[in-house]
Amino acid sequence: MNINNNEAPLDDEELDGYVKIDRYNTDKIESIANHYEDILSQLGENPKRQGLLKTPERIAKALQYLTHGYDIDPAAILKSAMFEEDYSQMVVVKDIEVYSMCEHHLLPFFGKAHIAYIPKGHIVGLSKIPRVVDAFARRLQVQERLTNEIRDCIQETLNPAGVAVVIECKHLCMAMRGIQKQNSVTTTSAFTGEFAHERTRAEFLRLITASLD
Ligand SMILES: Nc1nc2c(ncn2[C@@H]2O[C@H](COP(=O)(O)OP(=O)(O)OP(=O)(O)O)[C@@H](O)[C@H]2O)c(=O)[nH]1
Ligand SMILES: [Zn+2]
Repeated sequence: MNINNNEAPLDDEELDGYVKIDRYNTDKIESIANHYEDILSQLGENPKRQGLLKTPERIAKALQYLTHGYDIDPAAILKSAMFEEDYSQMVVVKDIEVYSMCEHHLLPFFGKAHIAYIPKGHIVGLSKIPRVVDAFARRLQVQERLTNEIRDCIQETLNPAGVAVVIECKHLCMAMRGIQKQNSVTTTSAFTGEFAHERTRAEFLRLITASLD
């Protein structure tokens, strides 16, 4: 199979230093593509017909992209932009788009993450929080583990007075196959520190449901 390796899975040049991924791994692309050529045949398709000729390679590249989080160190992302600051109120970053893949069916689940922390000496660059979400989401996941991994990474790296994570997702394995429930949304949450207190948790929940307009 002729593999075109000109594209990079990430165009995030500024991530140099904490992202280990470079270009698509040509050997892996070729090997995954060969398997998919066989899978297409097994499904009754003709992998040699024009529309499918490049499909095995496209799938292989898509899968590498969708799992590139394994090559990212989420703690290093936070460490790259931690600043000493005397601010101890809740910081909330909400409505962060999440795209992940369920580890049971390799089908997408997607939705939003809402994250808060209460600084204790350090704040973190705001963009780093969605970057941490992506680093864990771009792996094979279950929503519960994704939620806990984000919480633990922020707590252990930034050491704030508390972390709150709420994730709401639709799972395509429950919508387009299986039980086929199109509208069900799964909500998971994880808290540390100050968020154990009812009032703090309630403030977070109020802030993530409040609208800007
Ligand atoms: N807890 C949890 N379950 C998930 C997640 N993503 C998918 N699942 C579930 O994983 C389960 C796998 O169950 P199995 O019975 O082994 O698989 P299955 O026969 O395909 O199940 P059905 O989806 O019910 O047809 C299903 O109930 C899925 O809904 C997730 O993020 N968290
Ligand atoms: Zn699934």
